[in-house]
Amino acid sequence: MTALELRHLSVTLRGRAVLRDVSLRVAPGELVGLIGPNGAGKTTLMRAALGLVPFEGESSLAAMPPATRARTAAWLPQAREIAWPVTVERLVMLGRLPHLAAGQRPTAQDRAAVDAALAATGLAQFRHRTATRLSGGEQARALIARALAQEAPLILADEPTAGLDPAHQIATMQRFRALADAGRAALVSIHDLGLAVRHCTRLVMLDAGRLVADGAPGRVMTPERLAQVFHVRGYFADTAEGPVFQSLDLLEKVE
Ligand SMILES: Nc1ncnc2c1ncn2[C@@H]1O[C@H](COP(=O)(O)OP(=O)(O)OP(=O)(O)O)[C@@H](O)[C@H]1O
Repeated sequence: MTALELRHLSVTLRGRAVLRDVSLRVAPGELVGLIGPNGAGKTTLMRAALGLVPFEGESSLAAMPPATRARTAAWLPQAREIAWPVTVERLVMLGRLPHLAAGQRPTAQDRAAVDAALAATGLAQFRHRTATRLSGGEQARALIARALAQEAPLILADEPTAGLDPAHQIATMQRFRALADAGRAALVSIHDLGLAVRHCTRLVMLDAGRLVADGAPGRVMTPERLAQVFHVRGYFADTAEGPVFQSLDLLEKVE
């Protein structure tokens, strides 16, 4: 079974090839970390997969009718700003829209999904607070809660841990991993390579729009790739608690 299949995906923006011939499959049970330096094409890959930017090639998700796609995949974009002064609870309930007919009131099941998402993101005590009055990290968690409330079989999240404190970074990755362990699938872009190595079941590395490695975290994250792609040196260890990685030094000046 496949949750997402991309075949020979290429994207050209303003005449520049920003994604080149990327093929990728995500299966139920996988938490796939999309890693790569700034500008590597991580956001573009996810946006193309969703059909939000024109692309060449095939995406199983973009090929779906919009209503089916909305029930199949939850999307957490990179921008975390909340523009509307609605309560946190209402914001998270927006994640249930794909399940509601036009004008239909939320059911007990919808409310239960919202409660679970608020609890999972540690926001239950803020449910009646206006979302624009949350801190930056709390707003980020409210948007994660909205994506979780959608209860889609696949979640695509662009840097879901950005701006979160360490406890909430870990909680977010553990939540995605729990979804995967329960048979759903997640594709998350992530800059924290330590978190990626520790929590993802698989890593996909992009560099300059190309897929350069795909596999188990320990196989993808090698000192050689770290040097070639990220221009850093790192510390790797296989511990009783699982793989550990920490970036240490720059290998050369990054422009
Ligand atoms: N609308 C656009 N027009 C032209 N170029 C764009 C556009 N959007 C993105 N790009 C370029 O495409 C490349 C890939 O961008 P993308 O946002 O996918 O990278 P990323 O890996 O997500 O980066 P980051 O880690 O910085 O978020 C970058 O070089 C970027 O400048």
